[in-house]
Amino acid sequence: MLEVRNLRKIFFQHTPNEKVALDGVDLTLAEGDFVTVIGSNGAGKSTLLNLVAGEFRPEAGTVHIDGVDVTKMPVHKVARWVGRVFQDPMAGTTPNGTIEQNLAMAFARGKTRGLRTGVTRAKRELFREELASLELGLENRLRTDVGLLSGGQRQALSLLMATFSGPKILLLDEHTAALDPARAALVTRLTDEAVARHGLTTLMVTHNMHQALSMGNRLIMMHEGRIIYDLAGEDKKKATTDDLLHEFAKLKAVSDRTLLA
Ligand SMILES: Nc1ncnc2c1ncn2[C@@H]1O[C@H](COP(=O)(O)OP(=O)(O)OP(=O)(O)O)[C@@H](O)[C@H]1O
Repeated sequence: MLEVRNLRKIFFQHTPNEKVALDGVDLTLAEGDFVTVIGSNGAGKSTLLNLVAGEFRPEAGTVHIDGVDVTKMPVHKVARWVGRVFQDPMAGTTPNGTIEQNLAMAFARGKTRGLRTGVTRAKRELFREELASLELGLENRLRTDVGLLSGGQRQALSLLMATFSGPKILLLDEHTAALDPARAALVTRLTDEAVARHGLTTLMVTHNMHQALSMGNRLIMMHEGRIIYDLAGEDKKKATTDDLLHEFAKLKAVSDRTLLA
C-alpha cells in the first residue's frame, strides 16, 4: 500500500545550514498496517510524513501509494489518498466555518468539481450520523463555528474530516499531544475505531512510549534521519517502555561517545 524507497530530504542544501533530515529511508506498509513512529527531536519523523503527503519534494528516493508514484505529485493530488491530523487542533479545521461547512469541504476533497457544491439535506444527514459516532453531541451543533469548540472536540472533528473522503493512508503527527489526558484518551479511542472501520494504513508519530506500544501492529524508531529500530507483531506486543528507553539510551551513549571523541 505504501512503499518508501531510499528517501532523502536535505534542507538548505549547499549552504552552511545544510541539514539532512532524511538519510535513505526504506519503509513498506501493507494495507491496514498501523505503524507508530517514535524518535528524539529532529529525528525526521514529521519530514517523513510530509514527504508521504506530497508536502515536500525529496532530493532522492520515491514514494508509491497503491502502486502509484506520488513522489512529485502536488499535495492536493496526493490528498486523494492521504488524510492527515496534526498536533495543533487549529491546523485541521477552518475556525470561521461551521461544523457542517468544514465537513462539506472534507467531503469534497479529492472529488470532481461537480460534487463540490454546498450542504444538501442528504449530506447534512450523513454529517449528523458521522458526528454522532464521536459521542460528543456535535451532531446537534452543525451550524456552530468550529472556532468555538474545545481542542479535544476540534481534534475529534479533524480526525473525522481526515477519514471522511475515503483515504487509503492516515498520517497522524502527535495528534493527541496538545490535549489533556481525558481528551487524549478519547481521541486515541476514536483513532483506533476509525482505523479499524476504514481499514486505513496508518503512520502515527508520538512521543508517548505507552501509546506507541499499545497502538498499531508495528513500531519504528527514527534517529538522525534513519529508521534504526523496527518492531512488529509478537515482538511489539511483548515490548515494554523499558525496552524502548533502553534503545534510546544506546543512542545517547553513541552520541556522547561521538561528542567526546
Ligand atoms: N521546513 C523545514 N525547513 C528547514 N528545516 C527543516 C524543515 N522541517 C524540518 N527541518 C529540519 O529537519 C530535521 C528533522 O525535522 P523533523 O521535524 O522531521 O523532526 P521530528 O522527528 O519530527 O522532530 P520533533 O519530534 O521535534 O517534531 C530537523 O533538524 C529540522 O530542523
